[in-house]
Amino acid sequence: MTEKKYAAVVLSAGKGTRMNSAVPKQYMMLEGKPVLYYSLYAFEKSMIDEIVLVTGEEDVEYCRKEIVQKYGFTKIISVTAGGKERYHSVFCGLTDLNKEQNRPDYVMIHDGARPFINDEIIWRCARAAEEFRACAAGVPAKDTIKIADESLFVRETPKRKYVWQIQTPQAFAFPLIYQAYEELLNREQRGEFYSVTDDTMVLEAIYGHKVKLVEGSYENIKITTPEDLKLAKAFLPE
Ligand SMILES: Nc1ccn([C@@H]2O[C@H](COP(=O)(O)OP(=O)(O)OP(=O)(O)O)[C@@H](O)[C@H]2O)c(=O)n1
Ligand SMILES: C[C@](O)(CO)[C@H](O)COP(=O)(O)O
Repeated sequence: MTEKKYAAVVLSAGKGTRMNSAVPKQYMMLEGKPVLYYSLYAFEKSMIDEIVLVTGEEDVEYCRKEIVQKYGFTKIISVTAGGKERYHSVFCGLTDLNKEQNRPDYVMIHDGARPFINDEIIWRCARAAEEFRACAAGVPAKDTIKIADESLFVRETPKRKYVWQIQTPQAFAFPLIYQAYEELLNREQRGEFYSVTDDTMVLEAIYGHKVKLVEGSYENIKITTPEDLKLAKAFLPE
């Protein structure tokens, strides 16, 4: 691989509605450390050069003091406020990276609510980003997946070998994903509606760009509902 500059955008501006807790799930404690700590630590000790942390406006100071300073993260170049939806927060992070002094060659976008990324996944994403310019970590579905219609009748049963559950990181050539997000938000301002639930679909929708899938891990779960915290405890190293 060539000597390229890599950045990570770590998302932590969600409200955690499905977790139904007073504290947003990314700040809940997992073995004495906030959930968010674990993915930041994985990037801090990885080949990534710089990290932008995107958080709720009301949590920027908390993150600077209680996360960046307290745990001594040196690669976090900014803690920035996110937006209403996940894709708004992503664009806030990408905008920070688009400043001349920060601009990377490649960027990995990651949910701060996924504490179990590891170095192998980060490397696989980096290699695929350099080769294919856009990739997402994921795992082959273990269950049969059905596509339903509005009335919950089965419309389609896709062949399981082609069905993957998508995770983060999702990694991209920086200018490609920045421009795609910029165009998406321009279109939103013009009143066009897109339902955006991951980053690769922005490229698919705007440019029809091909996206490579790379192996994530079955432990790379997103902490979304209370039972995920039980799973997370089981996945922590002894
Ligand atoms: N406006 C938002 C919404 C989500 N996220 C982040 O995107 C990741 C994945 O989102 P999700 O699990 O949906 O988190 P929440 O939006 O917080 O959860 P919920 O949908 O249950 O409210 C999380 O790390 C979350 O903090 C974000 O940065 N900005
Ligand atoms: C990006 C993602 O983590 C891939 O699985 C997921 O789609 C985020 O979705 P959410 O609606 O924000 O939970």
